[in-house]
Amino acid sequence: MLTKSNVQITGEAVPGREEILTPEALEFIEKLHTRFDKRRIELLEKRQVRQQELDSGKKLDFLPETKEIREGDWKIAPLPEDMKDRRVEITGPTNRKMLINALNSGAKMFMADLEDATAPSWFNVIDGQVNLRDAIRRQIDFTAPETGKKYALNEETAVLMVRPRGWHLPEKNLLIDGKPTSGSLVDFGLYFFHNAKELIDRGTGPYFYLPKLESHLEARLWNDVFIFAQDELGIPQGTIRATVLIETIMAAFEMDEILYELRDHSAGLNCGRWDYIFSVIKRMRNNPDYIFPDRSQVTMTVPFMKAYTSLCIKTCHRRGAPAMGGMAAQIPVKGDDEANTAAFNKVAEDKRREVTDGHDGTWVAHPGMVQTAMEQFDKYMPTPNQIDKQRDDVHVTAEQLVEVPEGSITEEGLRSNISVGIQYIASWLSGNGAAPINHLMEDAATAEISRSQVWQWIRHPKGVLEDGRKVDVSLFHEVIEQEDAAIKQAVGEERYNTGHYAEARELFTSLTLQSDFAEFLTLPGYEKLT
Ligand SMILES: CC(=O)SCCNC(=O)CCNC(=O)[C@H](O)C(C)(C)COP(=O)(O)OP(=O)(O)OC[C@H]1O[C@@H](n2cnc3c(N)ncnc32)[C@H](O)[C@@H]1OP(=O)(O)O
Ligand SMILES: O=CC(=O)O
Ligand SMILES: [Mg+2]
Repeated sequence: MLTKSNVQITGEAVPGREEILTPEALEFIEKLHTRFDKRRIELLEKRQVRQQELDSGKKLDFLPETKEIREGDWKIAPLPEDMKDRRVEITGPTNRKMLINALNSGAKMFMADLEDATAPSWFNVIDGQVNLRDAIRRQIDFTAPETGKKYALNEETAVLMVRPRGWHLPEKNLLIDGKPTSGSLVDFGLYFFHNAKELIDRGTGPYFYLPKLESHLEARLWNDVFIFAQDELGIPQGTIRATVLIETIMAAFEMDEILYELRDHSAGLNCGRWDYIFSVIKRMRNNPDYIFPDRSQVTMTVPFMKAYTSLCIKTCHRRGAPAMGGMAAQIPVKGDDEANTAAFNKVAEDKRREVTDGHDGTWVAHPGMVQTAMEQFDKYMPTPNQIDKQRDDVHVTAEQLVEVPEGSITEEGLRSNISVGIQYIASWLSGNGAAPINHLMEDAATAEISRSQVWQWIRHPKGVLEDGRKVDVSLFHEVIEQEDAAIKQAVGEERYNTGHYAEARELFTSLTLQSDFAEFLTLPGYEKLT
């Protein structure tokens, strides 16, 4: 499909493509691309410059050049009415069934996720836009082919927000001047172009979550995109509202600055804990003082995680912004009452901690967890939010943000990282960006932790199991062989052969053994995704 001489759609003819990729929508994407893609690429290059500085021993610190912003007295623009009470936000991919279920879940908000929970196959990219468009117009229903179960929207539904892909992800199926476009600009642009006016007419707005930012300059780029997009469609400035995920260690040092850049469009910050852990491992990977214990030991109460969430709450409240909590990975466990109760208790405890620390709302991964999270927030937060609660008692230093957590590396931790990594990548390559594995939600962020830990343990002198064995390439080969065999036995030969498991093992192996750490597993993964 060739629409204009310099805009080329190379992706297949998936249902809805013509309705979403209209000439007008493509023209809008082209304008975004022409104005902003060069800056996006330059900012991605800056990430690598900062990595080199860290590798050569530079210590992370708050930026001297933005001291005035940190010390200044300013606030973000007042929140729209339907963003004041965000006590429970459900997240999930944008397939038709789950989108309806999420909107009906009883959560206050729904973050439709085109990032961590979505494998950006061309089908998913277009299908997500079709489903979002239909949901906003309340013209969405679905009948499950396997069960015949019918799905339609309730009278009252959650307020919709959309998380476009991060700045790092390209869109290879939509080329401009022969080059891939930006996944962020495609996701944002199509959603905004088709729905912004409709959302406003329906009393809400174009609301976004912005993932994986590493600096306030990246926030500035988003803000400039928003200003341009609003002008183009003749929509008042400040209509777009966006919550930035503080889910990289670099961004943790620029919370004030990020809010400041987006102050007319900001809807606060969110503690995206899983990518945050991944980012710390990634950026500090070549620091000899830095090594993490098993993934399961890096909890929200270890000092560096506590420092990060406390700083986020303090910063947001000082700026009149919501400080959103994050995702507990537990989901309901079917057929095991004891494990199920334990999962619910863990989620309740996580939400109790968040609300009593001062968060204004939280995330859940599953409709079954909405009530549990709601109970904790209702109990400890009788007001719509607690932005007025200032945390002047909190003083977080640069050292505290990067304090190495204590703990051990175990064979079980190594096995679990490898097994979960393969299973998740297989799911992702099959088009499912979120998967239940061992009764936990796994998505791109959690899988990144698994593979980055194995990479680091092999290379770091302290990558030693608690029984004294060094994690090395030979142990890795031994364990992956066994874990792969166990997966094959569990899923059966046929599913193994059709479910992209061999490819996933291959990708996990190359990500682990290549000396150059891949910035994101989804980048080489995307080359394999159809
Ligand atoms: C680190 C981060 O970025 S977190 C945010 C990104 N990650 C996510 O958003 C993950 C969201 N969660 C999910 O995708 C799912 O809960 C999974 C994949 C983990 C588990 O899904 P399933 O295996 O389908 O769970 P389960 O079988 O218990 O689901 C029961 C019902 O709830 C629905 N459901 C489960 N999770 C969700 C969700 N997040 N949104 C909407 N519906 C959901 C299922 O579709 C199913 O519906 P049905 O009964 O009508 O068929
Ligand atoms: O996006 C959320 C995270 O935890 O990562
Ligand atoms: Mg994330």
